[in-house]
Amino acid sequence: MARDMTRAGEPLGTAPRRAALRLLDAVLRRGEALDAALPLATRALHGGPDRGLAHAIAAETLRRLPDLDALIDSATRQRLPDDAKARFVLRIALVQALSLGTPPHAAIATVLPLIDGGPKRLVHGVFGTLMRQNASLPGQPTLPAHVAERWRANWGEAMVAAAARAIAAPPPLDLTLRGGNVVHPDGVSLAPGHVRVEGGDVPTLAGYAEGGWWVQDVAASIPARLIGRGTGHALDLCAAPGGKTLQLAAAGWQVEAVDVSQTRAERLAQNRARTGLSFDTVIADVLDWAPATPADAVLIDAPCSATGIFRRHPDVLYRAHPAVIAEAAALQARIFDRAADWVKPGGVLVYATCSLEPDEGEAQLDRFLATHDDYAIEPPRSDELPAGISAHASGYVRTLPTMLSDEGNCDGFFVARLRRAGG
Ligand SMILES: C[S@@+](CC[C@H](N)C(=O)[O-])C[C@H]1O[C@@H](n2cnc3c(N)ncnc32)[C@H](O)[C@@H]1O
Repeated sequence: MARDMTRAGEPLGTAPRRAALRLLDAVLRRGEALDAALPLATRALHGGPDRGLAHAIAAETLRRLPDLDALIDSATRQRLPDDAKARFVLRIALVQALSLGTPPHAAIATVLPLIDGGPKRLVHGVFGTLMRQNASLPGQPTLPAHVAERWRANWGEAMVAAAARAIAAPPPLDLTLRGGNVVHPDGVSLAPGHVRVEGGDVPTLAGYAEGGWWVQDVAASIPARLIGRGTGHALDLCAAPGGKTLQLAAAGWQVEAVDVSQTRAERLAQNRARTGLSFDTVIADVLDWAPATPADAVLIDAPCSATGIFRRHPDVLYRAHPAVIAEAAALQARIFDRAADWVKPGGVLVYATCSLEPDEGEAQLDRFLATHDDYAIEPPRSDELPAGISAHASGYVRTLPTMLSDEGNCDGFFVARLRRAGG
C-alpha cells in the first residue's frame, strides 16, 4: 500500500520535496532521465498533485541550476561540493521561493528534514541570508556552461541566447490533427493539420477522448510531412510512442511501426486505440530485424541525445555528455545504413533526430551520402514545411531555438529526405 513519505514530526508537504530530491539525485548523480526516474522516486506519494509537485520542483531546479548554484556560492564562505546534500536541498528551497511562488518559510521548513543529521544550520543560514538580500533569479536562465560552450561553437551566440530564453517559459502545446472535422482546442495553426494551444492538462482538452489529435511539437511533425500522403507500405523505425506513426497512418499509408521497447510500444497501442487509426506494431531491435519486403517509404526517428527537447525535458542538459552523444551517433549510423536496404528503388527515406548536435544530424547525412551513391537528398518544398521554418541551403531541415521566436519556439530537430535511385 502507498505510504506518504512525510514522516512523524515533519512539516506537511515534506514528502514531495523528498521525492524531488530523489529525482534530482537520479538525474544529476546517476544520469537517469527525469521521466524514467519518476515512478520510483514518487511511488510512496499519495496521488497526482504531490507527484506533479515533485516533478515541477525537480524540473524547475534543472532549468535554473546554474543560477541557483551561483546564488548558493555567493552566500557560502567555503564552496559546497557539487554533490553535497546541503547544495541539493538549498536548490530545492530556493527554486520554490524564487521561481515557484512558495512562501519562503514553507520552502525552507519542508526541506530541512531532508538533511537527516547534516548541516541544517548551514542550510538555514544560507537560505536566510539570500532571502534577506532579496536574492532573485535572472529573467533569462543561464545554460550549463558545457552545453552553452558546445552550442556556441556549433550554432553561435544568438542560438545560445534563444535557447536560454526558450527554457525560461513553459513551451506551448502543439497538436497534430487526425484530419477531417475533428474537435480540438482553439489555437494558432502553423501548418495544415496543426494547432498550437496554450497548454493545460492534456486529457481534459477538447476532443482528447474522441482521439482527433495527439500532442507533438510542430518540429516533430516535419519528418512525416516530408513523406506526405500515400497508400503504399511505410516503415516507421524507432516508432514509439507513435506521433509519426499516427501521422503516416492518417496520411493513408499501410504502416509497420517498429520499436525495441515493449513498454514504449504500449503507448503505441494506447494511441492507436484512442485515435482509431490503424497500423501494425513490431517489437524488435532494428539491428537484428528486417522487413519481409522493401517499403515505399521508410522513416527513421533515431534514438539520440534528445537535446532538441530541452525545453520540456531540461534533464537532457545534464545527461547529454559528449560520450553519450558519440554512442548515440554510432547507433544512428548503424540504423541509417541498415534502413538504406529496406527502401524500394524510387522510394523515400527520411532520417530524423530530436537533437541539437550536428554529430547526430548533419554529420550523419554527410557520412550516409558519401557511402550510398544510390541516394540523393530531396529538398522539401516550402508548402511541405510549417510557417516560419525553411530548409537549409543543402536541402535538409534544421530547426533551432532561434526559430518561431514570436510564436513560442519549437524543438530542435534535424530532418533529411532522401530518394533512392531507380523505380
Ligand atoms: C526518438 S524516440 C521515437 C519517437 C517516435 N518516433 C515518435 O514520433 O513518437 C526513439 C525510439 O527508438 C527506440 N529504439 C532505440 N533503439 C532501438 C533499436 N535498436 N531498435 C528499435 N527501436 C529502438 C526507442 O525505444 C524509442 O522509442
